Amino acid sequence: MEKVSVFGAGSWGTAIAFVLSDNGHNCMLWTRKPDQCREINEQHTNEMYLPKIELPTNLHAVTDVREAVTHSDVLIIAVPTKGIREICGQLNRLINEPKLIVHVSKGIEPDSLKRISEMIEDEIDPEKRKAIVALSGPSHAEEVVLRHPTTITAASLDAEAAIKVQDLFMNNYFRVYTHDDLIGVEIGGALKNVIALAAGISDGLSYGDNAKAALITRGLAEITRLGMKMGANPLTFSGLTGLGDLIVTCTSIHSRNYKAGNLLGQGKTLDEVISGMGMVIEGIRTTKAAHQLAVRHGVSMPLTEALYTVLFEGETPKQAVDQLMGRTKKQEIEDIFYK
Ligand SMILES: NC(=O)c1ccc[n+]([C@@H]2O[C@H](COP(=O)([O-])OP(=O)(O)OC[C@H]3O[C@@H](n4cnc5c(N)ncnc54)[C@H](O)[C@@H]3O)[C@@H](O)[C@H]2O)c1
Ligand SMILES: O=P(O)(O)OC[C@H](O)CO
Repeated sequence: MEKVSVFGAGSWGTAIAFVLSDNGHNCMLWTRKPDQCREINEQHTNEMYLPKIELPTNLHAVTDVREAVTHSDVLIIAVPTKGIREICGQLNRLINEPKLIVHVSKGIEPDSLKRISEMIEDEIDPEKRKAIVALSGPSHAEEVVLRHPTTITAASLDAEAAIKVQDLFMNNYFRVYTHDDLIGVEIGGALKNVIALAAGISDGLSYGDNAKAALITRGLAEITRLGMKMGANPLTFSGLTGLGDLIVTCTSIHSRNYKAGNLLGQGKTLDEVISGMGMVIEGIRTTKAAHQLAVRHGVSMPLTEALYTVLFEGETPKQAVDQLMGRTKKQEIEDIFYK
């Protein structure tokens, strides 16, 4: 059994720590909130993020980053993209010997246009990390903590590190595959949130199933197009971290991105949606980043562009849909691979 530390006790960090504790590992969960820390240790719950769930009693929470860093050789980062640099900066100051760094976050940083692993490389010195692994795939925390069957992918340029993470997490409800396409896995995980916002808007407008199937399929096409330009293997996007995560996020009642889109489709403003959610909606910032990436790489991403105009330029969802449907005619497959 291993010692593992998880940084971030929101929905996903808690669910990840839940799986590790179920597997018998000595898991320490770091949170910056003292009340939440006490609740996890004394009541074995995290009501704000995972209501009515009993957490394993061997899961121990702390608020001291140093304690969590020294506890373990495996550090798992589970904060939203916006907080990655801050927590990694803290880790970098406290790490004394090389650690395996795992991240479970799904986003791209606007302006720098860096993937999460690139942000980690910026913030944690090379001599302080053994390898970086991204754990990603169709996995809502709410279902993982019910021990419902879930499949996910551990991706790294270091094959041994990916296998190590696979071994840490695998059990009879959490099946982990390995992958070597870190770029494709991170791009798929981040950009599916953009399409999920659009799928939520579509349902909020009561457009129905044809429209949603179109969003998922053409969304995958534009994610693949961008991913290929960025050096990803196109096949990655047919896997768990591409199509798999796109399906779950565009169709699940648990998805915060889908829910946020749904409210926008019903006429709520972006500010109202953000303040009502209380949890991260990664797709909003990632839409900005994806718009910038499309420009940088000269890739056509009509759905991303349409969502960008709704979120940041005041266009109504209905106007954006009319604009999308009125574009010039084109071929389907050629469009994915050659333009
Ligand atoms: N919720 C899921 O089912 C799920 C599944 C897979 C991946 N993810 C990804 O995991 C990441 C985290 O999502 P989540 O669902 O846990 O979000 P959440 O909103 O439920 O919780 C985020 C947690 O991070 C903490 N936090 C925020 N900024 C921080 C900072 N700067 N320093 C330290 N802590 C900070 C918050 O206090 C909160 O406890 C996101 O990138 C998300 O896309 C989530
Ligand atoms: O709730 P969301 O929309 O942040 O999605 C959570 C996970 O990424 C689903 O795999």
